[in-house]
Amino acid sequence: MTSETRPVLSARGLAKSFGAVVAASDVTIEVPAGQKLCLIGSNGAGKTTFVNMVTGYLKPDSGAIELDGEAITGLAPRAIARKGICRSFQIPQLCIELTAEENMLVAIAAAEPRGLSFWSDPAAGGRDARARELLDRFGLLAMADRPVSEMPGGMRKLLDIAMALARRPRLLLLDEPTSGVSAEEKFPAMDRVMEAVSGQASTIVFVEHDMDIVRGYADRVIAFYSGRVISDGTPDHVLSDGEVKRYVSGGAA
Ligand SMILES: Nc1ncnc2c1ncn2[C@@H]1O[C@H](COP(=O)(O)OP(=O)(O)OP(=O)(O)O)[C@@H](O)[C@H]1O
Repeated sequence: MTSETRPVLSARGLAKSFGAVVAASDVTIEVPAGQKLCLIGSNGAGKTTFVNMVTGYLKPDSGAIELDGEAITGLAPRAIARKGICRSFQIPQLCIELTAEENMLVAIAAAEPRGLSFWSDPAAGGRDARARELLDRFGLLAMADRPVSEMPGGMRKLLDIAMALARRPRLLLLDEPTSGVSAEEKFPAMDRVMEAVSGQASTIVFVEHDMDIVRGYADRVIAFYSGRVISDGTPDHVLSDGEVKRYVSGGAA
């Protein structure tokens, strides 16, 4: 397979159980470069388990994961991030006592080969300019000097995603980027995210519950139910699938 035809992400036959709970059963997903893939499924269907296995937060019981043809199965989260898969979280992982810019500086410094050192100034070496550029791309510059504890939930989500971009990832995984964001802010927030990542990490896998967002931003949708993939295709195809209506969208699609 050439580098042009090889998928960015290849996950084959992934399985994961927690005691009697099967969170992933023979999950096979390949993501080509440039795709915006959305994972849908009711609560407990296995979406986050998939994201956690790909990003190293969970080790699959069996199966194989490759990034650009290189095996990454079972590597630690930091090693996988270094190889080019970065993520945001359902609940943003931020230091709430620090300002937005300080959080961004820590993410940028941590992404460098030498990592973050206690003795070095995180703002040195042009990191401050890059931090402000990333904050600006997400419309967060006015918040740069505010502690995260004073930022509304939607802005924290955007900051968490901006921090995931600090490494210039090959593949970006976003776990529920619009959860906790008000109904009016969801579309503007997704517009910001898609615009900010375009040209940088154009291959995106995102988990989403809002079917309007799914329709508006995904090229392809995969529906999970009980740890299995039950439908895979275009948004129209998947959202009109009878099983998906029954188990995922409650007939709302
Ligand atoms: N660390 C864990 N320990 C025990 N059970 C877990 C763990 N993580 C996930 N599970 C279980 O695995 C199943 C799949 O969970 P997962 O979080 O992947 O679902 P999800 O589709 O992301 O759901 P949600 O939309 O609610 O986030 C659920 O039954 C969940 O309770």
